[in-house]
Amino acid sequence: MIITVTLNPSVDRTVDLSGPLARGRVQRAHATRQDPGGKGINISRALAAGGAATVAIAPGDDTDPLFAGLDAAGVRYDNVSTGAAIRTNITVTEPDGTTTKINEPGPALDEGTVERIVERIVSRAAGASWLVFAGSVPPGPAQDVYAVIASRVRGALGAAAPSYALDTSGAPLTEALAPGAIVLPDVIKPNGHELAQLLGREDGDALEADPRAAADAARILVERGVGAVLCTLGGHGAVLVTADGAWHAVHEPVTVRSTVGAGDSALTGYLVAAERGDTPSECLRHAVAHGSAAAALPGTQMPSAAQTTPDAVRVTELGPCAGFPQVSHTPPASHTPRGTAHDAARHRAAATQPAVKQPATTRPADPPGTASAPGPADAAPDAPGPDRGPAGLRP
Ligand SMILES: O=P(O)(O)OC[C@@]1(O)O[C@H](CO)[C@@H](O)[C@@H]1O
Repeated sequence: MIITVTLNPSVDRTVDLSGPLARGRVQRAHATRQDPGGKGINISRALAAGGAATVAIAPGDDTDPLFAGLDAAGVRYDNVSTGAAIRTNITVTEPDGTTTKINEPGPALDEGTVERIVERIVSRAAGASWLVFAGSVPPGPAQDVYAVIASRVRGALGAAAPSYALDTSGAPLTEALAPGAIVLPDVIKPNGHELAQLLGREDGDALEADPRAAADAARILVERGVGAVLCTLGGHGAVLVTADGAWHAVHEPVTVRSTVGAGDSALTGYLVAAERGDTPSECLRHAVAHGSAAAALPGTQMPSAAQTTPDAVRVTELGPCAGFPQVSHTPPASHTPRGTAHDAARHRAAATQPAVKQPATTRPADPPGTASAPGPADAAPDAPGPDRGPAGLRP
């Protein structure tokens, strides 16, 4: 069972254009669609599509179209009722695969709602394999809310607490990895820009384009005690770094329809593979296969495992990096007994490291019009696997 928590869910409205976006003009949409959205919601949708056991925990008004969409798709959810309408996020897709996204801040979450979310997690999480926190934090809670909830769950469930995955950016990610964090994530899924931000660096573009450099940067976080870093690199695939090694994987070129949700799909592929006990390199293979399959679908659609092509993914071991201490030889994160010496070692490692620098709160935009990154920072860099070189850009 994989439990996802989305503090800021969304209804994703996608507008498909038959030509390039013309700013300042009236344009007719070629097609539109609406999907349940928000990163954790997407992960649960992808899991359910593949027949995996999942529950999506999310706040929102009971009658919101988001929950009707989940009912229609047969996705189990636990709606923490707020009476507030869920935000609508807009995606505009152009024939060349360029994806432009505008996300609303979302309705404020009060302390009482966060408390009810913690109670729901604790009541469901004992014995689950993974607890996934994904997406932005809406107005209201402090930026360390994920770190606080993770430690509350660990405090309540002890060794029965699930492994913990985190897919967010900016201050909530920085806070979750800060030296004082009681529980560090077993896996995080930044893109190259988010990884650079997290380390207080400005070389996000370079990391997105250079898997070796991304792996070296990710290693810094593994040295600080993060179990695994799955870093998606847009058209350059993805890298996975654990205490045992580093791997790069890339998918054969695919025709990109919408990169929205590709990163969520990639994390889903990783979690499913880790849950069944695959090796790290196989977990990465399935992550990239899932991400590429999502990028080939319009709107915020999540592929099932049957729609993915893991055989079209080339995985390369990147080899050890000079100066990287072999702190332990742990199995994949999901196999690690929880609340054990492994955790203690990770916490010690984290405590001896300097604070992770505070990143800017906004994600840097990609240079417009580049072949390998046709969309905005939120969408394009999240898409692992598909080669958006000339062959990957067919409409
Ligand atoms: O504003 P956030 O929470 O960072 O991201 C929300 C979002 O862009 O993420 C998903 C794709 O990953 C979409 O379904 C959704 O609209």
